[in-house]
Amino acid sequence: MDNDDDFTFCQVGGLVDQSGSGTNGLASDIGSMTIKDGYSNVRNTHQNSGILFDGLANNGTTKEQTAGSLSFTITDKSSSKQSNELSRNMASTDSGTSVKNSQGLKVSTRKTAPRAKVPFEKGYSQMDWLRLTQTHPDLAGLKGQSNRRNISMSEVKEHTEEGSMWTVLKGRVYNLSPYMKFHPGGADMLMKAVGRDCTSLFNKYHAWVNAEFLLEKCLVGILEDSHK
Ligand code: HEM
Repeated sequence: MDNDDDFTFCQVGGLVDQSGSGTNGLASDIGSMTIKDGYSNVRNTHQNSGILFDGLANNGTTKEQTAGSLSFTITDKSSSKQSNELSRNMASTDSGTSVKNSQGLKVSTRKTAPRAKVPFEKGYSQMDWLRLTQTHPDLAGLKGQSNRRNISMSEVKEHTEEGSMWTVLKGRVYNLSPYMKFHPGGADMLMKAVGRDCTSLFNKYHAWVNAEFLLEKCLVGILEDSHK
């Protein structure tokens, strides 16, 4: 069993609708939306300095707005909808900026938990990794051995040295050494996986990551069933 109590779970969630009323069906209530350059032909002008949106006029129908040199027109099909519902809908497609609701209050739209991603060193992006997996002849360090052989946990524990750092992930044994500097969570984090089964740690941080694909060329073997 992994001892991973020293980690704080960093939950990464989707955007949350704070209205409590939901925004389902809103998109279908926008009849049309046009954006044009320049200041000409603007009715009901409300000049904004940044990316700040007001909602529709309270009586619904249409409204023209400007943001810098852009002007945009929003046409509402549903006159019964509250104006601030539209500004919330805008907010959900625009993460990280602030939005003005119809009461003029600024509402922050940044809702995801802080990320622990490490900026990659030049030459160690995910694209660089994919390129390396396609060009390197033996990333796993197999030296001609089959990567279908059964490997015991005690053998995994022996591989903790530079060039041959093994881990177990979902029943497969991988050599993590070549991936160390490419790991977006940093080499220090990945080092915690070396010489042990990292499946629970992996799932804790990013169950969505497709490691079978990313580490395909680092496969050393299959963890032998210790219950046999
Ligand atoms: C063993 C194979 C592993 C692979 C192939 C892998 C791969 C990745 C990938 C692709 C990302 C970027 C995820 C994203 O942008 O959404 C990532 C981020 C990260 N990984 Fe891993 N990882 C592995 C193991 C681990 C382990 C064992 C830990 C913890 C000890 C860990 C901790 C993290 C963290 C903290 C991040 C940053 C999460 C964030 O974006 O906030 N990883 N990893």
